[in-house]
Amino acid sequence: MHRMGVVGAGTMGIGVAQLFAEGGYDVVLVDTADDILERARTEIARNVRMMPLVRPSAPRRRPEEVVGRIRFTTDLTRLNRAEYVVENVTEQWEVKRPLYRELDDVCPPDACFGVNTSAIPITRVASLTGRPARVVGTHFMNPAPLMPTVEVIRGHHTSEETIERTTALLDDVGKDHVVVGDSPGFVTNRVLMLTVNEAVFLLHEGVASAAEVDRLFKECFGHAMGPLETADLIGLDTVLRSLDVLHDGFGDPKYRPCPLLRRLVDAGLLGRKTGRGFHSYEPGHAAPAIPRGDQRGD
Ligand SMILES: NC(=O)c1ccc[n+]([C@@H]2O[C@H](COP(=O)([O-])OP(=O)(O)OC[C@H]3O[C@@H](n4cnc5c(N)ncnc54)[C@H](O)[C@@H]3O)[C@@H](O)[C@H]2O)c1
Repeated sequence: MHRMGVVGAGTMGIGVAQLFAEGGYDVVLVDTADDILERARTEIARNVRMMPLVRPSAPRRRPEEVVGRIRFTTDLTRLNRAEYVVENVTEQWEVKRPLYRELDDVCPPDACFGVNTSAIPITRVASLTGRPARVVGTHFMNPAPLMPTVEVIRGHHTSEETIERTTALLDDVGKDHVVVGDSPGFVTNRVLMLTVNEAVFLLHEGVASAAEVDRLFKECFGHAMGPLETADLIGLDTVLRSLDVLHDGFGDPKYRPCPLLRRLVDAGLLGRKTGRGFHSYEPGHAAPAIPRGDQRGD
């Protein structure tokens, strides 16, 4: 396999495209606008340049070589020769649904689709296509080039051959995997999203500040990041949409998103990608964005 398609050039698509380009694959990266693709090009080059600082043991690569293996395009029909497509568009059924119909028309019939979703069941996505046996969940962790393991989700119709192609592909780019069954949120996000949501409720109720919540997880449990820092890394919009999927999928009120989370998303404070979320990532603004005791509204 040589030709990869990557759809969506946001937080995840950028990392996934970089991963496969670094692995020597020819990548077609598709998004909806040229400025998004231009930002993706700049960010991938920067991330490749920074890699030796972040991971000194990683092989040295030239940014222009990695970026040179990626074709940046708004034209989905450029995926007409893709052998494997990883989809990373916005976590919204209304966005994913029409896309899969188009992908199914455009891509070769034997191409596999790896669905990089946080919570949407793979069986539901596969039903949009005429190739449900070739649709599989490839839940990459963020940032994709750095995190060692991918959660691979077997949908109801996913074939053994598709699982084998997927795990061989991941092996080839140095990723380990764990194969799990299909369920909203799979294993990782069914647990993680509840934890994040509960942490937001603690903040909402004024029990602790964002910095205090995160410190407790890092210093008491030895976690690399606290739940609110994790939410900022994922993107608060993606967290909210994942909770909505879990809430709808199980009909269980325990997944009800905290009103504070919804308010921050409405306010455009989406975490690292916008510079502010539960914490601030803007230069010179080290203080938490949400002070302790925020119990307003909602
Ligand atoms: N952020 C995370 O930590 C994380 C981790 C694992 C999986 N995911 C999943 O990956 C997917 C992408 O998440 P993200 O965080 O990168 O989101 P994002 O909002 O950062 O990026 C989504 C991108 O998809 C593009 N897009 C929307 N519709 C499109 C279309 N029809 N064709 C092509 N591009 C389109 C948008 O322009 C945007 O650039 C989601 O399903 C999310 O749940 C996210």
